[in-house]
Amino acid sequence: SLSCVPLSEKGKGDYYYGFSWLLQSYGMFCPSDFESIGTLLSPDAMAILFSLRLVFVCLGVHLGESMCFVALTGGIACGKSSVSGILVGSQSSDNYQDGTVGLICADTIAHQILLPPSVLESYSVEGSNPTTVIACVVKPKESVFFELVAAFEGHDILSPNGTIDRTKMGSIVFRDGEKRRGLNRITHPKIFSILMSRLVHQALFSNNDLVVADVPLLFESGKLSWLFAITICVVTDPVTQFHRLQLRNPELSPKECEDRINSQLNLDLKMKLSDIVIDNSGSLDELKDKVEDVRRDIMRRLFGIGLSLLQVLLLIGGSTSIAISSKFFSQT
Ligand SMILES: CC(C)(COP(=O)(O)OP(=O)(O)OC[C@H]1O[C@@H](n2cnc3c(N)ncnc32)[C@H](O)[C@@H]1O)[C@@H](O)C(=O)NCCC(=O)NCCS
Ligand SMILES: Nc1ncnc2c1ncn2[C@@H]1O[C@H](COP(=O)(O)OP(=O)(O)OP(=O)(O)O)[C@@H](O)[C@H]1O
Repeated sequence: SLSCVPLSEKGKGDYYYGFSWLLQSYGMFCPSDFESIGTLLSPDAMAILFSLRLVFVCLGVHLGESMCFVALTGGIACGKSSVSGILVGSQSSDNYQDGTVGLICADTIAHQILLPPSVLESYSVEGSNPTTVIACVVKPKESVFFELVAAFEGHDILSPNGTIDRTKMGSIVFRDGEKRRGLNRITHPKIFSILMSRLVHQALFSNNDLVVADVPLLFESGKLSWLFAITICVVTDPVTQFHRLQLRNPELSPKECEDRINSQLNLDLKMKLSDIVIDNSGSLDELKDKVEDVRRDIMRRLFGIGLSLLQVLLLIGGSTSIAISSKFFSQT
């Protein structure tokens, strides 16, 4: 029905849209305002734009009041995965009925883009990665395998089965800043775009109250914080951090553990840049209590937290595209 709206013809006394069609689609004017300033859409077009206005208001209310994007960051081996595990795992318990949590993990994305396209192809055919329970979120064309093989030519980074051996790669990049920056230059743009698409997917197609993104290099990457309404930083004291890293990765020498810790922004700065700090220097039971407190606090404040910039962009982008397409259809 929008196609029957006549093309604007300034000066001929008919219809003139200017930018009013855009403003109107945002709900800034009522149809009567338009009539009074001499700009008119057909009744059908006005009805449709009015309904769209309602849809976007509802979407805004849905995103702003019932979903919150939270970033989880912190030092290496400080407990980000443990915190996200507690947040997601406790949903299955009976007393956990007030809010659901969706999880996106940047490390998982980083691991999957290292795989050769042929391996990702077989995962996408089967729907999920058969070696782990983690769904494959990366498409074969998003693999950076060949770029990395070329960038690390002359270095032994492959395992006997022809995939990238992350331990070998790690031992190169964590002791050589230049190599690490080279790896980051190749991997980070891909991780960023896949993370963005996962967030958009969560925003549009999930009913989760919290979407938690585990992003170890949130501040180092310098480009991601704006996506999130809240940032949580998981920290421990330096001795505990070193000890847990060694316990979890016994294959690393003390020097390699030190290199990994030093390759990240220092924890004091990360704490300053975050909204909430969880100190995980104590026991796992203490961590569970702290995470539960934080979760309750966020759920309680959800209404007042507002929109992250990504959510605002989604809203504006969605309504602009509808407005533009309605103008386009009105001219065809
Ligand atoms: C270097 C790689 C091959 C080592 O793999 P490995 O399985 O041994 O470690 P894993 O990926 O589990 O990372 C463990 C932790 O190391 C830290 N870390 C990973 N990459 C980096 C990096 N480029 N700079 C600083 N710290 C890093 C993070 O805290 C991460 O949680 C791998 O981490 C990688 O490909 N990194 C580049 C991509 C990246 O920046 N990932 C972090 C996600 S934002
Ligand atoms: N409170 C705790 N008490 C004892 N061990 C813990 C505690 N919290 C975490 N750990 C252990 O410390 C190690 C590091 O924790 P975890 O993997 O959650 O850290 P991370 O921040 O996700 O690490 P990375 O930066 O490498 O992704 C793991 O082996 C985990 O089991």
